[in-house]
Amino acid sequence: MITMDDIVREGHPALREVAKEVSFPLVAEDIELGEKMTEFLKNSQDPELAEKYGLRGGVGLAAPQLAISKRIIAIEIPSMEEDSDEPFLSTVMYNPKILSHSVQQAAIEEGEGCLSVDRHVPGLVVRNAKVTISYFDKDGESHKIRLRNYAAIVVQHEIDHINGVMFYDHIDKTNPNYAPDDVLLLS
Ligand SMILES: CNC(=O)c1cccc(C)c1Nc1nc(N2CCN(c3ccccc3Cl)CC2)nc(N2CSC[C@H]2C(=O)NC)n1
Repeated sequence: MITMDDIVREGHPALREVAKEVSFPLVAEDIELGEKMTEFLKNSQDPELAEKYGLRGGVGLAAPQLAISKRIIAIEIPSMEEDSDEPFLSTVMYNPKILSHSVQQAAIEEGEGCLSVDRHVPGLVVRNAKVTISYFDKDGESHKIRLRNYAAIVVQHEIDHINGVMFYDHIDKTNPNYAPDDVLLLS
Protein backbone atom coordinates (compact mmCIF):
# COMPACT_ATOMS: atom_id res chain seq x y z
CA MET A 1 0.00 0.00 0.00
CA ILE A 2 1.08 3.61 -0.60
CA THR A 3 2.12 5.49 2.55
CA MET A 4 3.51 8.99 3.14
CA ASP A 5 7.02 7.53 2.61
CA ASP A 6 6.13 7.03 -1.07
CA ILE A 7 5.07 10.64 -1.54
CA VAL A 8 7.90 12.92 -2.67
CA ARG A 9 8.17 16.42 -1.19
CA GLU A 10 9.08 19.83 -2.58
CA GLY A 11 12.53 19.83 -4.13
CA HIS A 12 12.05 16.45 -5.81
CA PRO A 13 12.52 17.01 -9.58
CA ALA A 14 9.43 14.93 -10.48
CA LEU A 15 7.23 17.70 -9.05
CA ARG A 16 8.57 20.16 -11.59
CA GLU A 17 8.47 17.95 -14.71
CA VAL A 18 5.79 17.84 -17.40
CA ALA A 19 4.62 14.24 -17.05
CA LYS A 20 4.25 11.94 -20.07
CA GLU A 21 0.96 10.72 -21.51
CA VAL A 22 0.18 7.04 -21.02
CA SER A 23 -0.64 4.91 -24.06
CA PHE A 24 -3.49 2.44 -24.45
CA PRO A 25 -4.11 -0.34 -23.82
CA LEU A 26 -2.62 0.43 -20.42
CA VAL A 27 0.10 -1.82 -19.08
CA ALA A 28 -0.98 -3.71 -15.93
CA GLU A 29 1.42 -1.57 -13.89
CA ASP A 30 -0.48 1.64 -14.74
CA ILE A 31 -3.85 0.09 -13.92
CA GLU A 32 -2.52 -1.15 -10.58
CA LEU A 33 -0.97 2.27 -9.88
CA GLY A 34 -4.35 3.97 -10.28
CA GLU A 35 -5.95 1.48 -7.90
CA LYS A 36 -3.22 2.02 -5.30
CA MET A 37 -3.61 5.81 -5.56
CA THR A 38 -7.34 5.49 -4.92
CA GLU A 39 -6.71 3.12 -2.01
CA PHE A 40 -4.30 5.66 -0.48
CA LEU A 41 -6.86 8.48 -0.67
CA LYS A 42 -9.57 6.30 0.91
CA ASN A 43 -7.17 5.20 3.67
CA SER A 44 -6.12 8.80 4.25
CA GLN A 45 -9.75 9.76 4.86
CA ASP A 46 -10.36 6.92 7.33
CA PRO A 47 -9.55 8.20 10.86
CA GLU A 48 -8.38 4.78 12.09
CA LEU A 49 -6.25 3.88 9.06
CA ALA A 50 -4.88 7.45 8.77
CA GLU A 51 -3.83 7.25 12.42
CA LYS A 52 -2.48 3.72 12.10
CA TYR A 53 -0.33 4.44 9.04
CA GLY A 54 0.37 8.15 9.70
CA LEU A 55 -1.42 9.35 6.58
CA ARG A 56 -2.31 12.99 5.83
CA GLY A 57 -5.86 13.42 4.53
CA GLY A 58 -6.16 14.05 0.81
CA VAL A 59 -8.87 14.09 -1.85
CA GLY A 60 -6.51 14.08 -4.83
CA LEU A 61 -3.17 12.52 -5.76
CA ALA A 62 -1.05 12.72 -8.94
CA ALA A 63 1.51 10.15 -10.14
CA PRO A 64 4.38 12.68 -10.06
CA GLN A 65 3.87 12.86 -6.28
CA LEU A 66 5.05 9.23 -6.30
CA ALA A 67 8.02 10.18 -8.50
CA ILE A 68 6.20 8.61 -11.47
CA SER A 69 6.19 11.13 -14.31
CA LYS A 70 2.99 9.93 -15.96
CA ARG A 71 -0.28 11.80 -16.62
CA ILE A 72 -2.34 9.86 -14.08
CA ILE A 73 -4.42 11.45 -11.29
CA ALA A 74 -6.74 9.96 -8.66
CA ILE A 75 -9.68 11.91 -7.19
CA GLU A 76 -11.61 10.73 -4.13
CA ILE A 77 -14.00 13.40 -2.86
CA PRO A 78 -16.43 12.18 -0.18
CA SER A 79 -20.06 13.25 -0.45
CA MET A 80 -21.14 16.27 1.58
CA GLU A 81 -23.93 14.30 3.31
CA GLU A 82 -22.53 12.54 6.37
CA ASP A 83 -24.71 9.45 6.10
CA SER A 84 -24.23 8.75 2.37
CA ASP A 85 -21.67 6.06 1.57
CA GLU A 86 -21.35 7.10 -2.06
CA PRO A 87 -18.41 9.45 -2.72
CA PHE A 88 -19.12 12.72 -4.52
CA LEU A 89 -16.39 11.96 -7.11
CA SER A 90 -14.24 8.83 -7.19
CA THR A 91 -12.17 8.30 -10.29
CA VAL A 92 -8.72 7.65 -11.75
CA MET A 93 -8.10 9.89 -14.79
CA TYR A 94 -5.53 8.92 -17.44
CA ASN A 95 -4.31 11.77 -19.69
CA PRO A 96 -6.74 14.28 -18.16
CA LYS A 97 -7.16 17.55 -20.08
CA ILE A 98 -8.99 20.79 -19.39
CA LEU A 99 -11.04 21.37 -22.55
CA SER A 100 -12.64 24.64 -21.45
CA HIS A 101 -13.33 26.67 -18.33
CA SER A 102 -15.54 29.43 -16.96
CA VAL A 103 -14.56 33.06 -16.77
CA GLN A 104 -15.80 32.87 -13.15
CA GLN A 105 -13.00 32.12 -10.73
CA ALA A 106 -13.08 30.36 -7.36
CA ALA A 107 -10.75 29.69 -4.44
CA ILE A 108 -10.84 27.76 -1.16
CA GLU A 109 -11.16 30.49 1.46
CA GLU A 110 -8.75 28.66 3.83
CA GLY A 111 -6.19 28.11 1.11
CA GLU A 112 -4.89 24.83 -0.30
CA GLY A 113 -2.88 22.02 1.20
CA CYS A 114 -0.70 19.51 -0.66
CA LEU A 115 0.64 16.11 0.45
CA SER A 116 3.99 17.04 -1.11
CA VAL A 117 4.25 20.30 0.87
CA ASP A 118 5.07 19.89 4.57
CA ARG A 119 4.33 23.46 5.48
CA HIS A 120 1.37 25.79 5.63
CA VAL A 121 1.46 28.16 2.69
CA PRO A 122 -1.14 30.85 3.32
CA GLY A 123 -2.92 32.61 0.52
CA LEU A 124 -5.71 32.31 -2.00
CA VAL A 125 -5.19 29.93 -4.91
CA VAL A 126 -7.46 31.47 -7.55
CA ARG A 127 -8.66 28.90 -10.08
CA ASN A 128 -11.45 28.47 -12.63
CA ALA A 129 -14.81 27.91 -10.89
CA LYS A 130 -16.00 25.51 -13.62
CA VAL A 131 -13.99 23.26 -15.92
CA THR A 132 -14.81 20.77 -18.67
CA ILE A 133 -12.40 17.85 -18.44
CA SER A 134 -11.69 15.00 -20.83
CA TYR A 135 -9.86 11.87 -19.66
CA PHE A 136 -9.54 8.16 -20.30
CA ASP A 137 -10.45 5.52 -17.72
CA LYS A 138 -8.47 2.32 -17.08
CA ASP A 139 -10.39 0.57 -19.89
CA GLY A 140 -9.39 3.22 -22.40
CA GLU A 141 -12.89 4.67 -22.53
CA SER A 142 -12.97 8.42 -23.15
CA HIS A 143 -14.98 10.64 -20.79
CA LYS A 144 -15.93 14.31 -20.78
CA ILE A 145 -17.22 15.81 -17.54
CA ARG A 146 -18.07 19.28 -16.23
CA LEU A 147 -17.01 20.08 -12.67
CA ARG A 148 -17.59 23.13 -10.53
CA ASN A 149 -16.51 24.59 -7.17
CA TYR A 150 -14.54 22.26 -4.81
CA ALA A 151 -14.33 19.35 -7.30
CA ALA A 152 -13.15 21.72 -10.03
CA ILE A 153 -10.45 23.09 -7.69
CA VAL A 154 -9.24 19.61 -6.69
CA VAL A 155 -8.97 18.42 -10.31
CA GLN A 156 -7.13 21.60 -11.34
CA HIS A 157 -4.71 21.13 -8.39
CA GLU A 158 -3.98 17.55 -9.58
CA ILE A 159 -3.68 18.46 -13.28
CA ASP A 160 -1.21 21.16 -12.19
CA HIS A 161 0.95 18.37 -10.70
CA ILE A 162 1.24 16.53 -14.05
CA ASN A 163 2.35 19.86 -15.56
CA GLY A 164 4.98 20.54 -12.87
CA VAL A 165 2.94 23.33 -11.24
CA MET A 166 2.56 23.69 -7.43
CA PHE A 167 -0.48 25.39 -5.84
CA TYR A 168 1.60 28.19 -4.38
CA ASP A 169 2.76 29.17 -7.89
CA HIS A 170 -0.72 30.73 -8.18
CA ILE A 171 -0.56 32.73 -4.93
CA ASP A 172 -0.06 36.48 -5.42
CA LYS A 173 3.47 37.24 -4.16
CA THR A 174 2.78 40.80 -3.06
CA ASN A 175 -0.64 40.16 -1.52
CA PRO A 176 -1.27 36.44 -0.86
CA ASN A 177 -4.86 37.15 0.18
CA TYR A 178 -5.64 39.14 -2.94
CA ALA A 179 -9.11 38.17 -4.12
CA PRO A 180 -10.31 39.31 -7.55
CA ASP A 181 -13.54 41.20 -6.84
CA ASP A 182 -15.81 38.53 -8.31
CA VAL A 183 -13.94 35.40 -7.13
CA LEU A 184 -16.15 32.76 -5.53
CA LEU A 185 -14.75 31.98 -2.05
CA LEU A 186 -15.46 28.36 -1.02
CA SER A 187 -15.22 27.29 2.59
C1 LIG B 1 -3.92 25.71 3.94
N1 LIG B 1 -5.30 25.44 4.23
C2 LIG B 1 -5.82 24.24 4.00
O1 LIG B 1 -5.22 23.33 3.48
C3 LIG B 1 -7.25 24.06 4.34
C4 LIG B 1 -7.71 24.41 5.61
C5 LIG B 1 -9.07 24.21 5.93
C6 LIG B 1 -9.97 23.68 4.98
C7 LIG B 1 -9.51 23.36 3.70
C8 LIG B 1 -10.51 22.83 2.70
C9 LIG B 1 -8.16 23.56 3.36
N2 LIG B 1 -7.64 23.23 2.10
C10 LIG B 1 -7.56 21.95 1.62
N3 LIG B 1 -8.06 20.95 2.36
C11 LIG B 1 -8.02 19.72 1.81
N4 LIG B 1 -8.54 18.65 2.50
C12 LIG B 1 -9.32 18.88 3.68
C13 LIG B 1 -9.20 17.74 4.65
N5 LIG B 1 -9.48 16.47 3.96
C14 LIG B 1 -9.67 15.34 4.81
C15 LIG B 1 -8.85 15.16 5.94
C16 LIG B 1 -9.05 14.06 6.76
C17 LIG B 1 -10.07 13.13 6.48
C18 LIG B 1 -10.89 13.31 5.36
C19 LIG B 1 -10.68 14.41 4.53
CL1 LIG B 1 -11.70 14.63 3.15
C20 LIG B 1 -8.64 16.22 2.81
C21 LIG B 1 -8.70 17.35 1.84
N6 LIG B 1 -7.48 19.46 0.60
C22 LIG B 1 -6.99 20.52 -0.07
N7 LIG B 1 -6.52 20.30 -1.29
C23 LIG B 1 -6.19 21.41 -2.22
S1 LIG B 1 -6.81 20.83 -3.77
C24 LIG B 1 -6.26 19.16 -3.40
C25 LIG B 1 -6.66 19.00 -1.92
C26 LIG B 1 -5.85 17.92 -1.22
O2 LIG B 1 -6.19 16.75 -1.31
N8 LIG B 1 -4.77 18.34 -0.52
C27 LIG B 1 -4.00 17.35 0.18
N9 LIG B 1 -7.00 21.78 0.41
